Amino acid sequence: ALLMMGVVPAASAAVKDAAKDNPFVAVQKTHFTRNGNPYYIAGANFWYGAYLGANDRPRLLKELDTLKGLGINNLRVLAVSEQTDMKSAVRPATTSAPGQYDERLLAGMDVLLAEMGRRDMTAVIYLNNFWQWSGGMTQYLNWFAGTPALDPNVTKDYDTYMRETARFYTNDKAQAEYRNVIRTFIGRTNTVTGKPYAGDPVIMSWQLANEPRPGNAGVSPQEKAIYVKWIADTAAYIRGLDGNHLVSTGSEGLAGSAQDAALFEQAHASRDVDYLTYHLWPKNWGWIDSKRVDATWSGALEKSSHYLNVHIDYAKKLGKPIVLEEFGMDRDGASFDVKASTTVRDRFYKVVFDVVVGRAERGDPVAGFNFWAWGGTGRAANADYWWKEGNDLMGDPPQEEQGLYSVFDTDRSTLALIRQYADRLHALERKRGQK
Ligand SMILES: O=C1NC[C@H](CO)[C@@H](O)[C@@H]1O
Repeated sequence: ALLMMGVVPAASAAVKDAAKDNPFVAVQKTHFTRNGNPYYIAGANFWYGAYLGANDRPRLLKELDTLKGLGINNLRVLAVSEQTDMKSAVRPATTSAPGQYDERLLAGMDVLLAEMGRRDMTAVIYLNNFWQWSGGMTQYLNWFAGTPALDPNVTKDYDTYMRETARFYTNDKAQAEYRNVIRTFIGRTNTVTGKPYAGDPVIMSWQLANEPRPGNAGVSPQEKAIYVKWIADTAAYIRGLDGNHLVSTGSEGLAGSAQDAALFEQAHASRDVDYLTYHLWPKNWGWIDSKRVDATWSGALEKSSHYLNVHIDYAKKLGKPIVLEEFGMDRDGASFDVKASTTVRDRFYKVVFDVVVGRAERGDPVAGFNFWAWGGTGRAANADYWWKEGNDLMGDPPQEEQGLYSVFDTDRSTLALIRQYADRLHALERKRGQK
């Protein structure tokens, strides 16, 4: 079918590197390898890791040790943020203006990577953001197209936001600055370890952006083609800078592809996109009502199970691994309070883990998970649970209530589930490694 669509799933360029002595995560058919052995991702989202590296090293070490203790071996982190007027964006930002990068915040990533290396962890680093909470593509357009950076949390108009943000892909000046950032970041030498980023096996994958979308639900065939081309061109550009590391898109799957399976497959068929990614958000997508769980759970379960499985089938068709690199559920009763129970979240995490780990154990191309997101010792500072500059950073970026999806160090039942399934993936790694 893919061939008829003119989509020829080329083997990943990194597949050659699955040799015994290759310390970098590589792709061998539909699985990851590292040092020539099978490698699975038991991961967390930790978008603010470099911020802690720059501003709160003692907390960073504590969070990394707790995560290591849970069996977490991979962290998905934000590379850089862009200074913006949008209210619900993190401050301070790495990039204050085009070409002006804050060396102190960049050095935060050096500390994060050095400390992750000490704990045998690998990093997925996203180089941009489709959403407003780190400035992202919208801020690039404010710089280069002069369009106002409108925070969808303020306008409440996500449709317009998504349609306008996708203009990033065809704005040549924005693309030039984006490539400046890519080149600067990938070309960096770690000031802690002395290692060039492009030669550091702690990094697993360069990711084009967090949740890049082709536009809104009404996206045209032309805009879809622009999106596919942007992915292929940017992935090729990154490959040209760095032949050691994997490249990924940061896609949510169908939800981030206008529900168009052909688009999702075309976007991931590029030879320079080494594996597929997808995200699962029942609450964000209106599949569950946290205040009416009894009435909405079975529908959410059915849709989630289908979403979890169908994307693994797309990966099978493309012959590439896939990682479920985001999933989450709020606390009981839609509470943001760290003291609120997490019965529904735990039930949802178990559903996700049973599919992802179960299908990995059956040899399917799912390479692991990253839950969204690690809150650790972070705590909300304000009665309204909104973030203000100087407050603790946690799993929920500033555009969401602080406590919405974060998994905190005191969420014992959730931590036990994460530990249990991380252990199962590591056991699978050892078992496959012995063949
Ligand atoms: O990448 C993302 N996906 C979903 C998260 C929770 O809503 C959100 O915070 C983030 O922008």
